[in-house]
Amino acid sequence: LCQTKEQRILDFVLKNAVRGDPQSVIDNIDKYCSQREWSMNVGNEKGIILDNVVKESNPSTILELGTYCGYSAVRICRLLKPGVRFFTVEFNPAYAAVAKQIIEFAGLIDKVQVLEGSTGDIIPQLKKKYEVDTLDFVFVDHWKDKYKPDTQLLEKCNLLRKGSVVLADNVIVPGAPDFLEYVRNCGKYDCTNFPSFLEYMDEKDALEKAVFRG
Ligand SMILES: Oc1cc(-c2ccc(F)cc2)cc2nccnc12
Ligand SMILES: [Mg+2]
Repeated sequence: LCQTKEQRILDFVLKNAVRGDPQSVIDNIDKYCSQREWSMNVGNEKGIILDNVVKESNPSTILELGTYCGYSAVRICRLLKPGVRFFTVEFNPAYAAVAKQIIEFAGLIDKVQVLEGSTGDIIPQLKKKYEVDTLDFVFVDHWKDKYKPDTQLLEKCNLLRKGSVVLADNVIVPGAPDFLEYVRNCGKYDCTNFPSFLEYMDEKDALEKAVFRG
């Protein structure tokens, strides 16, 4: 009955992972996507870099652009202290439905708000509708052509403060050259590149960390 790849991933997690155990959810998604069907989760190699950047930032308010199946939401939220708020934006309703079930199964749904819609519509609502002051951490992992405009929109909406961390996936594959040029040259960010590999493949990819100077 699982018609979509995302439903098959969910089914594999529900069958093989341990309810309430985020690490087992992460491990089983990685197992399925490396052995059966490739999918665009950040994966374990880049995931370890993501873990380390999250740990050193110790964020209280986090925004993710691009939920997909919820793999990175589970990855990030498993590291957070109680009481933090994690907002994740997903444009595709079928992806959002799978992500909610995976996040719930991992036992993390109380920390997470899955916001369905376009980032261009939702980012301007964060302050008033979702009572966000500023964001401590942003994980950018949606459509590469939206990386730069959405980063500029975060600035325009005064959602970034001195030290806010913007971490972007896929800056080599599929690549976000205009975003890289912007954050590295506009003078508002301190940037660090973290070379790694495309999820479940041997191809080179990288994460870019851009810390807002305020
Ligand atoms: O991590 C990712 C990988 C890819 C992707 C697709 C096809 C390839 F051939 C290579 C890489 C697309 C993505 N879109 C949105 C968010 N993350 C993505
Ligand atoms: Mg990605």
